[in-house]
Amino acid sequence: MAPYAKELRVASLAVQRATLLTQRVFHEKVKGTELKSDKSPVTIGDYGAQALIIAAIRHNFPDDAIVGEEDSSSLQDNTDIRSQVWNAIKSTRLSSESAEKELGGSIKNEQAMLAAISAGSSTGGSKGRFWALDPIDGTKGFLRGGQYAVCLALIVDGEIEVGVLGCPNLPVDDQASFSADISDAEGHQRGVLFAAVRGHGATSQALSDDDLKQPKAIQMKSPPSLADATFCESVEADHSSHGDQAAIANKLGITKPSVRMDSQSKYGSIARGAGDIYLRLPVSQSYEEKIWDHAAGVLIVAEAGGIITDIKGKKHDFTQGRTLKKNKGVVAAAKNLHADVLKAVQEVLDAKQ
Ligand SMILES: Nc1ncnc2c1ncn2[C@@H]1O[C@H](COP(=O)(O)OS(=O)(=O)O)[C@@H](OP(=O)(O)O)[C@H]1O
Ligand SMILES: [Mg+2]
Repeated sequence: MAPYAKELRVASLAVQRATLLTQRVFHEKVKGTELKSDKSPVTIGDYGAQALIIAAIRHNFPDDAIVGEEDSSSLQDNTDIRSQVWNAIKSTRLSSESAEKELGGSIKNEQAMLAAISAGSSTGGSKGRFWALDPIDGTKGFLRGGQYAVCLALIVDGEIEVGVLGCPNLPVDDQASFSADISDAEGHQRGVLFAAVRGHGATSQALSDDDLKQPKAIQMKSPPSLADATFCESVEADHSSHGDQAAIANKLGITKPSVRMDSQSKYGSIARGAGDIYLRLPVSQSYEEKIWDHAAGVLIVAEAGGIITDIKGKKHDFTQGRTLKKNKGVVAAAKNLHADVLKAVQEVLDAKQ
């Protein structure tokens, strides 16, 4: 049996089911947005997806720790939001009964739901197994009907071993043109699940596949030259520096406009060869990137043949707890481009000193 086969299967089905919940919440317009202490939004979709994924992990891997983005403290007193999360969970089931059974079935009651959400409080670290979970990455994208991702990775002794991304608003077709737009002028079927196991490549498949048994291998492309490359970046200007990124693109002779896309959908997109470079340059020196915002995507890009480092050229270090405190930013690119891109990043940042 391939390594981590059960982990990959459970993670893929759990992400598929959680993604379904987020789509239902979006379409039924019961997003129930609150603001967290850092003023970022959290919705019924975030809480529901976290509960469903953690319940599936705890059923299948009861000894594993979980580093999840959300906690249940604000749900303890807010009965309105709590019951809406519970309603969303109750009405979300995979159409395959056997897949539901593999995940351990639904959550039994509201108390079990709160307990599942709270179980994401692990501090991570350098030893043993833990899962890094972002139930909705790009919550702002989710709220505006754009790109977002349900993200789950297994980290063992500091190495990312399994990564899964559910991207409901990206086209299924790996060859579709690279865009964050979902207006569907090209009539694409949407909803893709990216996955990777370390040393065993990366795949994509339709999120709508009943039993998720049709993964196709994906590969980063190597454009003939930097002038032909396409790069992507965050939508939010306070998450990464659009100005520095534009200066780097200019230095590299990149002429195509950047593709701005919310969430780890950027990692999935470059891994399938839709774009060639992802730049995330820090805006603030004090912000520490969260491990759940990167773990799954970093593995998927690396397994698709890309190179991914921080802005100093260092590998991202997932042993440091809930954040990537030893790293700043992201420079991800096709193998033949990474060294030149990194050099330009350093020149632009040095010139600012
Ligand atoms: N200051 C700052 N700098 C860098 N990153 C930050 C910052 N603040 C928040 N975040 C995290 O960014 C996550 C969203 O990822 P993206 O920037 O790729 O998408 S977006 O365009 O902003 O939507 C977003 O993830 P979610 O909270 O899960 O949506 C945040 O964890
Ligand atoms: Mg999130």
